[in-house]
Amino acid sequence: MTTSNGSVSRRHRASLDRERDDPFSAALAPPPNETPDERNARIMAAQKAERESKKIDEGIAASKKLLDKKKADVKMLLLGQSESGKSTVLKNFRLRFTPQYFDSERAAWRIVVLLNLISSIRTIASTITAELAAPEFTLVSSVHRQRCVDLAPVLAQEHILLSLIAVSPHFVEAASKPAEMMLGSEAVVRPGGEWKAIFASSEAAKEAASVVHSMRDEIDALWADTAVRELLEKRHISLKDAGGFFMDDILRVTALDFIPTDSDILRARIKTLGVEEHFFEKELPTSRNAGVKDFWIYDVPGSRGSRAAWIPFFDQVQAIVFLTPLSFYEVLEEDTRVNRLEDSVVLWKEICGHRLLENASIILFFNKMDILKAKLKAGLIIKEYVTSFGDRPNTYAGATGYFKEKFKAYHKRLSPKQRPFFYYETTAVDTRSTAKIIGTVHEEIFRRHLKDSILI
Ligand SMILES: Nc1nc2c(ncn2[C@@H]2O[C@H](COP(=O)(O)OP(=O)(O)OP(=O)(O)O)[C@@H](O)[C@H]2O)c(=O)[nH]1
Ligand SMILES: [Mg+2]
Repeated sequence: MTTSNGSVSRRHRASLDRERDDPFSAALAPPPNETPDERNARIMAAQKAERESKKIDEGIAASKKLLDKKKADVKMLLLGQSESGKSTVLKNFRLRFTPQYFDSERAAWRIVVLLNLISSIRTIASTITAELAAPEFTLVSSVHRQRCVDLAPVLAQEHILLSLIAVSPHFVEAASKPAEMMLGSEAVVRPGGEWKAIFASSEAAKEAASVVHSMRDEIDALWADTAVRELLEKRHISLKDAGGFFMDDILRVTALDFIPTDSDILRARIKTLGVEEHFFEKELPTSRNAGVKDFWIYDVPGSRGSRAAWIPFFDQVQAIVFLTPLSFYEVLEEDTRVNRLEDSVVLWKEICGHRLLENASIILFFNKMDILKAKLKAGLIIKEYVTSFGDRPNTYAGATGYFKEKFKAYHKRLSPKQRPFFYYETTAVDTRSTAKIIGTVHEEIFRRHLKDSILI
């Protein structure tokens, strides 16, 4: 700024002096004796820096927008002990609301089905080995020993497949041990969906599928052997009740062109290890999706050691779907001193009474009802396990009615604030009946969420 007489004004000089003292201004000022080329380069560099900084600012604004949106979105948490069916319910939500996404994962689930099949073979092989080692054995012979030896290449695929996705080196190490060391261990994966991409595209997974295919007749012969079935019964090993049972479908699931059906995917078992966040975005036309909005489901690991990981999600969720099978006749896999139903009741009480969840809707699913029906049909006597059941009718309705009242009473007594009790009997592997329930639950959650948002 120059005055009309050409001298620099006092005020402007003072400001220039201040700028020179300011280290930032000094750093940004053009160097003395700058050439025209240097000046151009400096200006271009400054413009580039400004563009990059703008991009960063836009990125931050977009993430904030996403975060704000996420805050506003409905979030649902699936809770319950390990193997209660949380991930299976999640798959039902996918099937109902994002069927294209569900479809895109079939190749990955094919490999999980194979892993489940191999796991059953491993259990059989271990049981045969244990029987052969017993002081007197009658049910199996050296023929069975040979069958197990012949199936070694199939069992070896388990280690290869798990090495592709396993989270813990200890697990991979365990998988490389002899078959009997593997009894009771399960396929686990790193949290997140990365394992699905690996299984869907890996050459090693394709090779494993072809090895299992080449031995399908040997696997079939093992399962068709009546001595093997008798042995499993004698040792109280029920492969059918455990998740991921595909031994009745050997030829179909080992075919080279096998693509798992919806039902196969629901029955395939892979243990959840960390909390997984699943986003549900509108995929269907509004006419078919009953006005579904975007929402989030958190699927968590259910075993005792991992339940602390649930708590950080409590103050963010609008709804909890709590799953419990009525398996009063079973113990926890991770702690065989604990009855499964007792564990579920303790958990239910904690969830109902938790302060952070006082505003969340809690929806109770009595899951695996197909198994309870089958057990009762096969002669299960409830009062032998639950003495307080007394002389009530030993029927499906008798059992569900009794346990429903118990769960409902805890819900009423322990909820910090009054809230409605939602309850469903489910068989999460049955897509048709579950789809209806999922639809109702989804509507109910959104209806309540809308009501709460209006109240706020
Ligand atoms: N028969 C039957 N099997 C079921 C039902 N629901 C789930 N399963 C099976 O039970 C197994 C365990 O189910 P998951 O959904 O993996 O259990 P989870 O609660 O996610 O278990 P974690 O991940 O260990 O916490 C799977 O193989 C399912 O296919 C059901 O209603 N009936
Ligand atoms: Mg799970």
